[in-house]
Amino acid sequence: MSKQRIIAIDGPAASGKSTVAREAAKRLNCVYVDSGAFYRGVTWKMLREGVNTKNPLAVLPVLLKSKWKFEVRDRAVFFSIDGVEPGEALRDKDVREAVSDIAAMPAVRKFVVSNLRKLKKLGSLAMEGRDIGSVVFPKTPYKFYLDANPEERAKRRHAELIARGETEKAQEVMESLERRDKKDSTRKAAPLKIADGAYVIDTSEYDVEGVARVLLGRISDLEKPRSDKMINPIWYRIACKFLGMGLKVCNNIQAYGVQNVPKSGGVIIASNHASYLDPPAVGACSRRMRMTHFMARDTLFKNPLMGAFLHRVGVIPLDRERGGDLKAMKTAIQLLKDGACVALFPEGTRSPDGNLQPAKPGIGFLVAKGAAPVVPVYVHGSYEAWSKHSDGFQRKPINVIYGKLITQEEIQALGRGKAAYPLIGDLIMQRIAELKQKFEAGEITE
Ligand SMILES: Nc1ncnc2c1ncn2[C@@H]1O[C@H](COP(=O)(O)OP(=O)(O)O)[C@@H](O)[C@H]1O
Ligand SMILES: Nc1ccn([C@H]2C[C@H](O)[C@@H](COP(=O)(O)OP(=O)(O)O)O2)c(=O)n1
Repeated sequence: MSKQRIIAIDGPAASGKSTVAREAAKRLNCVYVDSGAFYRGVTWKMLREGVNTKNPLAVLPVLLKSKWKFEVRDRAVFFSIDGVEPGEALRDKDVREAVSDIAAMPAVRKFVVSNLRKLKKLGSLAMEGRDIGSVVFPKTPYKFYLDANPEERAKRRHAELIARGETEKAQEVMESLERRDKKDSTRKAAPLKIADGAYVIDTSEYDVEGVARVLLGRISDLEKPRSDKMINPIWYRIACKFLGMGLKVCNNIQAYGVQNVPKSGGVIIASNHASYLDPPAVGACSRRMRMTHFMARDTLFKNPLMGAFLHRVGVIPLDRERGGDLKAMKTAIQLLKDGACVALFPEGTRSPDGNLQPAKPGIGFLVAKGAAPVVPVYVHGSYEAWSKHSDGFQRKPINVIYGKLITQEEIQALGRGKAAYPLIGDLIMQRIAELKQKFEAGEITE
């Protein structure tokens, strides 16, 4: 039997979730689950029973009394409630308008999430909704977030309604989508968001086949042997132990908040840079959580012994002369997509005076294309210990402070394409500056 896959597909209304989830189910032999249908099912039942769909106290008793039965037909899950299968009525206008209120009720969510999780016993699933990657199956590696611009989504939904014989105007459909998007993403209970580690696909750019190709390609990439095998774990462990011990003895190195580095999934560690000591300091401190690929200028690889060592510990050579080395960028992006951890120094080079420098433009590109969250890191004291201008190494204390994850959602909120790249770099440097300020004010103690 092939291994069980749980494919989690989230996104706003009419972004193409059902279409691509059905396609994935067909091609990968999974059971398709429309989790929105469950919330619609609850709504349909309440409307049938004449329950006020805005009042959780009225909804809950009726929901708990209802008997749900599930069955798989044509590789999709269907349900009946108290012996009646709602079928097409789930997509009626009254259900459509009331479902966001129902889906915002924590007790309803608890009921639906528990039923969705039970479907795991059916084998591989392609499940779509709003919180599948963030709440229902947060541990699955196959997380996707589909999006499309609001005009495109409204156009698609409008065409769908017209085909069903409804008469809503395009403008009404747009307004209804906007209303629901707002409710779904601002509600307290499991709001729509990009789950950490989710792969974002803008479906406005593709036709259905194109979206399916991107999604299946990503699944196949995830199943390739992990390229963080580029790191030799024995060498990596020895290097971290050795360098970590040296930094402890000479610089009394301390790490704060290292648990902010997620243990799995593609992630970027972005640190300030003032000294040659920064990579070993960050590498040795992060080791508790996971192995990390650093990027370093390719001239360091010229010495054959040094080159062999850097290759073994997974360092990516970077040609700094060619401002924005595309090959190194591509390697780092692939590593991130394969679920590895990549550390980089957004300022590009060591700070000349110990102060934070602006981020280089390539950083935003890498973060946007790698589609991974970022852990901002502030290394304090490395400038004093060994800077560009100091007379060699000094036994000064070094502290490495890991900040809270900058999520893909925050990054996406800065916009798309080239215009967003400098904003992404600025956001990262701003978070590092906040860590610096907090550390210097004595506010970081653990
Ligand atoms: N990539 C795409 N390009 C054009 N139309 C699409 C695409 N994906 C889906 N559609 C159409 O858009 C409508 C909404 O898609 P659907 O999969 O139901 O979205 P969701 O499940 O996210 O609400 C459907 O009519 C579908 O055929
Ligand atoms: N996992 C889910 C799935 C849907 N919902 C909410 C979001 C919507 O308001 C309703 C209906 O979702 P559905 O996916 O059927 O709606 P669309 O087909 O995208 O228009 O349920 C949710 O809160 N969590």
